[in-house]
Amino acid sequence: MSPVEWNPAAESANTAKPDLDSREHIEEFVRLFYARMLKDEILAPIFVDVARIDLDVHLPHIIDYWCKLLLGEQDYQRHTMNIHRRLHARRELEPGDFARWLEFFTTTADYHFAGERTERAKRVAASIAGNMERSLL
Ligand code: HEM
Repeated sequence: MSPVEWNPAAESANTAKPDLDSREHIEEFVRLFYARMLKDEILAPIFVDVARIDLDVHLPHIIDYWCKLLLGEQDYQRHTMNIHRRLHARRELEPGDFARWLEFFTTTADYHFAGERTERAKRVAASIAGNMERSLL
């Protein structure tokens, strides 16, 4: 089949993408997002060598953070900006790092999820990344 022909299977697969509308879907998204970032030659060392994150501790924080922003849950009560300020003092974060972080966030979201909350997640991520970059750099 040529790529320009209508492909009902692909179309229905597309509409079957879940939205980021539950903790379960947000958890899946965060795992996919981190799997992508931790394979990246620029971003992975920031998490692994500089911050030395323990995924079993870090990922639940990230999941709680996005459940707060997208679902209004209140489990996340930490100061994200101070955490990145301390990180920036150890390994200067650059404009290219923010662009890369946001690209992985957006492409992971678009590839696996769709809907109103997914759109909101991308808008919120872009806005916070922009604020963080302006405030740190
Ligand atoms: C250049 C882009 C970014 C890089 C390289 C980066 C990297 C990191 C690293 C290494 C940590 C772990 C720090 C530590 O535990 O000491 C962290 C934590 C975190 N980041 Fe980022 N980050 C970036 C942008 C963002 C943005 C834009 C957001 C939000 C939209 C975000 C949300 C978070 C959250 C919620 C935590 C968890 C903090 C906690 O432990 O409670 N990050 N980030």
